Amino acid sequence: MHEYETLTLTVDGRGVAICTLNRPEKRNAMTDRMLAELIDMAGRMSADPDVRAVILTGAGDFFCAGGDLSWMKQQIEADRATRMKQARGLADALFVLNTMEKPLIGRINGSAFGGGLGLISVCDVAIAPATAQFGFTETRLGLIPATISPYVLARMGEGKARRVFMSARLFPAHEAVALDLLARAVHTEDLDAAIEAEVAPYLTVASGAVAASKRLARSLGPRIEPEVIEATIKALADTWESEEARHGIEAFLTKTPPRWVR
Ligand SMILES: C/C(=C\C(=O)SCCNC(=O)CCNC(=O)[C@H](O)C(C)(C)COP(=O)(O)OP(=O)(O)OC[C@H]1O[C@@H](n2cnc3c(N)ncnc32)[C@H](O)[C@@H]1OP(=O)(O)O)CC(=O)O
Repeated sequence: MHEYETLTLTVDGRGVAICTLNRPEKRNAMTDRMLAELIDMAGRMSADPDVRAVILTGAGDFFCAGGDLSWMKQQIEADRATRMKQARGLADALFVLNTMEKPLIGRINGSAFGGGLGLISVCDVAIAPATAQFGFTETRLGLIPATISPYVLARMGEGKARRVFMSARLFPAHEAVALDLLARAVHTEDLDAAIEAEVAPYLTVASGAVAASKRLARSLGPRIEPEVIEATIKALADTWESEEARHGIEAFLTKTPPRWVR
């Protein structure tokens, strides 16, 4: 299948694609390269008439540790135009994944933080092991959940989002189910069977109708309007300009605890 640097992509004889985030040594954190490759993958899979469903998963034990903090550190040093361009890369990847013409099934192989929960939120269904942990950890880093927020809010609503966004509290898989981030939490050994059960219906139903019903659900559900996305891009570029983000990211990368002034 297609060669990527940060992803692996295979398609089996049934038309089931498996896209794996493949930076396990960095807990599959998302770089600009990975975002561009996800956009390319989504375009290819949407356009391929032989593909009936796409499974999104991660290599190793962690699903995705969110935005790559070394990449974010570069944005802190960058000028405003670069920050906006890079923030847009993240927003674009989420938008393109959310609007894929194929079912996107999250085989959430482990924990997910920050932007990793954005990836989960653009899946049509996501299932994880009951032992996985989740958290919108941005405020620990002086950052905010920005580009991911429209997709997360569409799932859990404002009230629940405020609580988990602001506190950065880690929560277990069963709470992620209650928040509508996950459809189910299963024993690790049952994960592949649960994913297979989600894939099976797509092998027989009409692909055009699947794509149309996904478009309809999106258009009738909470609106992901261009101005909302623009606001999230500006918010991420703004947060990269903050002293808190500079300090929080530096503390993470140098493996020291952050010392918040207030
Ligand atoms: C999308 C938006 C915002 C964000 O996503 S902000 C980022 C949110 N993510 C986090 O807060 C996760 C930070 N990472 C951790 O807390 C831990 O690393 C972990 C994921 C819990 C894993 O812990 P573990 O003990 O298993 O492993 P290490 O800590 O030793 O990590 C291994 C290796 O991976 C590197 N790494 C982990 N996460 C990241 C990351 N997000 N970015 C870059 N690198 C990461 C870590 O540095 C280690 O690397 P070494 O070279 O081996 O030191 C904004 C929006 O919404 O718009």
